[in-house]
Amino acid sequence: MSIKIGIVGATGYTGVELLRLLAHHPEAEIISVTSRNEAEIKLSEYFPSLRGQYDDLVFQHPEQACLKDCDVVFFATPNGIAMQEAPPLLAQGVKVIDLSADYRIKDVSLWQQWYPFTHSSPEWVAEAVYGLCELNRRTIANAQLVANPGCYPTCVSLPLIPLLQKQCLIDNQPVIADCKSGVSGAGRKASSSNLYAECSDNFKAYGISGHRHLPEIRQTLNHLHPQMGNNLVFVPHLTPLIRGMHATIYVQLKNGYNPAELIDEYYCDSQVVDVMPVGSTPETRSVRGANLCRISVQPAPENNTWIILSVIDNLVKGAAGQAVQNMNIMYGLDESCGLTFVPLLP
Ligand SMILES: NC(=O)C1=CN([C@@H]2O[C@H](COP(=O)(O)OP(=O)(O)OC[C@H]3O[C@@H](n4cnc5c(N)ncnc54)[C@H](OP(=O)(O)O)[C@@H]3O)[C@@H](O)[C@H]2O)C=CC1
Ligand SMILES: CC(=O)N[C@@H](CCC(=O)OP(=O)(O)O)C(=O)O
Repeated sequence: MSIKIGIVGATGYTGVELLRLLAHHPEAEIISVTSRNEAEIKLSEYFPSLRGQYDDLVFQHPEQACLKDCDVVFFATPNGIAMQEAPPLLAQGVKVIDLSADYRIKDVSLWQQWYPFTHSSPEWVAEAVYGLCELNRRTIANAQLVANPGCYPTCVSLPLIPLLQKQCLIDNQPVIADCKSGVSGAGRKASSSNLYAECSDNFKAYGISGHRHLPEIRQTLNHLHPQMGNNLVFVPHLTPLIRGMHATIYVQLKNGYNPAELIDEYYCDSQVVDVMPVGSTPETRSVRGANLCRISVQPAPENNTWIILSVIDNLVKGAAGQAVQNMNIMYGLDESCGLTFVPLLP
């Protein structure tokens, strides 16, 4: 099988990460990559890291790109683009995996409260499958449009799925997700808050009064255990890392439940989610460059409060890696096909 692939927004961080991951994917053939600013430039000239991989590929302006000839198109674009550009492709039978947030939230009016747009293709929101692979792989397999989850929602939701499915969290008690992201999470576009002098040697919380990933995480949690998402307290922080995301999650469990056992049981066959021994401390560098989420549960619950740690690489399991995992599921391939990279150390 050769899957003809297009990437819209291939000069951005998640776009170039898709190119890195797909370079040695046995079934992938990239036929179109777009950029408005770098149109007509050779890919391997723009990204020396890709010299020798895609030497004949040239960035095309999105308006000139032959995206309708693709089997699947990845949108690695800012929010608000796929909702306009994906529907004509979908109408021609092309599959779409959208890395942005355009199709993630089923309640369009809620989405419009958090994103500064009027949704231009709400009919496709209803069709889209939320691409959290470990939760929705059966529906992803038959999807034409996959809404690839956000990075924080992936890091926070994965350890909580087994607990919510068992309905073992105590009602009306907060679920606290204290999260940290590397700077590449903000994308490659120029912005003064992402300057080296602003981000390095610095650490800060942001989006405390409400981050747009809050309704996305709540949607997943509420779907599994009604109302539980509404108990979520989510505070993101920016850390002076390039890649990496860390969530420290505090949950209150009903008596008799052990989260370590439940999480271990749910992910025992997973190649992507690694449940580490109780008490270990997963590090962001242990997943750097790899399509992995490592989770551990801390012992010694206080008043039924347990601490769960979860780490991902925001650009891989938090974006491009999960997008390729979704493509693999959509094409009936092994989920980890082309994704078995060992993390980079140091
Ligand atoms: N960075 C991360 O860790 C994560 C990102 N995401 C999401 O993935 C998407 C991409 O993020 P990221 O790669 O970081 O973003 P970047 O800012 O790094 O890249 C954006 C890309 O989109 C292109 N682009 C911008 N505007 C348009 C437009 N109007 N039409 C077509 N192409 C456009 C840009 O190229 P050009 O301007 O030349 O066209 C560029 O290639 C975003 O929606 C983001 O929220 C999701 C999870 C994690
Ligand atoms: C560090 C940093 O700025 N991170 C980004 C994560 C954005 C992202 O990837 O989310 P969407 O795909 O939902 O836009 C932020 O907090 O906005």
